[in-house]
Amino acid sequence: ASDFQALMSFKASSDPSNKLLSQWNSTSSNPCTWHGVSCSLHNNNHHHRRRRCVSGLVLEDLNLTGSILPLTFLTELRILSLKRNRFDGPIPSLSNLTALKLLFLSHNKFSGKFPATVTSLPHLYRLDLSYNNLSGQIPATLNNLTHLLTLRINTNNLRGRIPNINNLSHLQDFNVSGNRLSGKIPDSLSGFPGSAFSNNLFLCGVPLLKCRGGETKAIPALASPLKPPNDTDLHHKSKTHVAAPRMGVMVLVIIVLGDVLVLALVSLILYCYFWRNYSVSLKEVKVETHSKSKAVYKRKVNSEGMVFLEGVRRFELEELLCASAEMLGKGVFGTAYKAVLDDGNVVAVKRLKEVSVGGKRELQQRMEVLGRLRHCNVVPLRAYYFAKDEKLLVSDYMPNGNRGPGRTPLDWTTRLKLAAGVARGIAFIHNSDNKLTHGNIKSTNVLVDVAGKARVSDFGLSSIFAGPTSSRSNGYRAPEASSDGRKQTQLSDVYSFGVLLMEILTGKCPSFEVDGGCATAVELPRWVRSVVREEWTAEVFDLELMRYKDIEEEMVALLQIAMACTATVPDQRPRMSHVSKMIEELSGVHVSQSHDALDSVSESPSAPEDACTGRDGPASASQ
Ligand SMILES: Nc1ncnc2c1ncn2[C@@H]1O[C@H](COP(=O)(O)OP(=O)(O)OP(=O)(O)O)[C@@H](O)[C@H]1O
Repeated sequence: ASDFQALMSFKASSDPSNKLLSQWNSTSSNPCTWHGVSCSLHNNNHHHRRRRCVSGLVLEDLNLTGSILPLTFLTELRILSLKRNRFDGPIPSLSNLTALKLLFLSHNKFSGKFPATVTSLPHLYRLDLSYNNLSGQIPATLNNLTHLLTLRINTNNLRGRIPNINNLSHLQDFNVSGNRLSGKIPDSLSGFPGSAFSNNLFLCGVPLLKCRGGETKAIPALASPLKPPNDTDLHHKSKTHVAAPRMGVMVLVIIVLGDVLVLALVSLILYCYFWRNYSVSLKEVKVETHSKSKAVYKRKVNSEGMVFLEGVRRFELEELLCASAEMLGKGVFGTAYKAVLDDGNVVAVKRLKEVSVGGKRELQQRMEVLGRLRHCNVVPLRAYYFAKDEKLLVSDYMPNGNRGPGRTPLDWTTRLKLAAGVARGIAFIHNSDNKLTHGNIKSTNVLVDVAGKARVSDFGLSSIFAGPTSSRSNGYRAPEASSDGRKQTQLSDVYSFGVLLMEILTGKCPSFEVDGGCATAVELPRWVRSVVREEWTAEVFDLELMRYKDIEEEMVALLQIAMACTATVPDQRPRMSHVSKMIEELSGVHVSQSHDALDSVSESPSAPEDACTGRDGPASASQ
């Protein structure tokens, strides 16, 4: 009832004319069906009962006005997106919203100080306050938000120094441009591109221009009082005070203007030089990057051909090619890179090897089918580029890579959760409109997203691109499937998934030498069968798992599922939706659909891709 009241009073203040949220009305007391509202079940400790609470509120582009104060009573809120409205005034204290994970308040008219209360929200991983009128300083307590992936506070009126944000190891998307910030950019943020810092009063240091002696203290009035001076600061201060002569503002301005002129001249020369090469319709771009183990790749590209599968142009091809790239690994179809775009977003780019792709029209249709697959256990494919000499696939980058099954020692609950996630992802692919086949299920194609959820990647490619399967894939291949990967079926996927389950249970490679190596020798399903036949079932399991108590029943149940999946005769294998249901029924694995949907990470919380609901979701998969 209190959620209902909070929403009604929010409506009264933000839509006084009752035109924008007219569907929200007091006669329907179930707000969960209202536009923009989503709910999930929560334990009510006092009454030992579960109740439905508002957990998501997505009201974008609606011209809503006023204050958002009533929303601070929605204590179970996990997603709040009010992008592109006309809310104004200070952002109220959000410290009650302790479950909040995604907060998008960009493109409004919020004013007042940076809302320091957001820094006490322990689960926050996306924070976007850009394009408002916030003033004051950026609080150093941002360091509390250790899960933060996105921090966009660009185009506001923030002043002072950027605090030393060195605790946010997951930060991928960062932007403070278009403010009135000054001083040295902290080293921990120097890996972000210059555009993340541009248009400020006076910022210096990597990736912008070098700070000159004493420059970091050049505007003492703007230095952050939140950062206590430490020993090194004091030391530095006294040194600069003695050594550097006091610089007048004029001198400073002349130096900056001089730098800008030289930079402009160099840029002009470089621009002319590169433009000459670029004007040929096919161009070669050589990208060299400055950090770590970055890849140097040379490409021939036609700047027109990038196809964005959602119809939204997220970046330019040039930007992708010029992004700093790091090689992730080589697979059957090509090499995968991690690329960091100018706006800080990170994508995975797969550069396909020489592959035969058939007719253009057919290829487009097939890629579009793959691009439509959106599920919280599937890595979304975002774009592709196919020219004669270069073929690229762009998908979301999974920051936890394939730490999944068969890689690092994982505890039992994690293994079971990953298995359940993979099963759901494959069942979703199988039940999709086109009844697709994954065709390449193996542990390197199980990636773990930032929320720790398993996502399957590389789906549907083997039926499009001809090519031999690698020896690494052999151990997963069903006996009836051909070696070029063309004759994959949903039931051969089930077999491969069974091998993956065995990998999870035994900690062994799908084909291994008896002494424990990974060369082709004994096939995992055959070995498991022989051990079980000899009634040594317990010997099968990974020794790592032996330290967990009371899990034997679950392990045996999962082993039985794995054995059913790897039946030699395809028709004897269960369908993937059934497999998924069986795994979820193993105790403790079941994760409610709504929880899943809200837990996942998405650029925009309104994007449907992470919803685990829908016709092809686990609900139907369990039929
Ligand atoms: N979207 C992604 N996010 C993060 N890491 C990825 C992503 N896609 C691939 N990788 C990493 O790159 C490595 C190479 O991937 P790739 O898919 O090219 O080869 P593979 O999975 O070993 O073989 P195959 O080509 O048969 O799928 C993988 O081991 C994986 O860790």
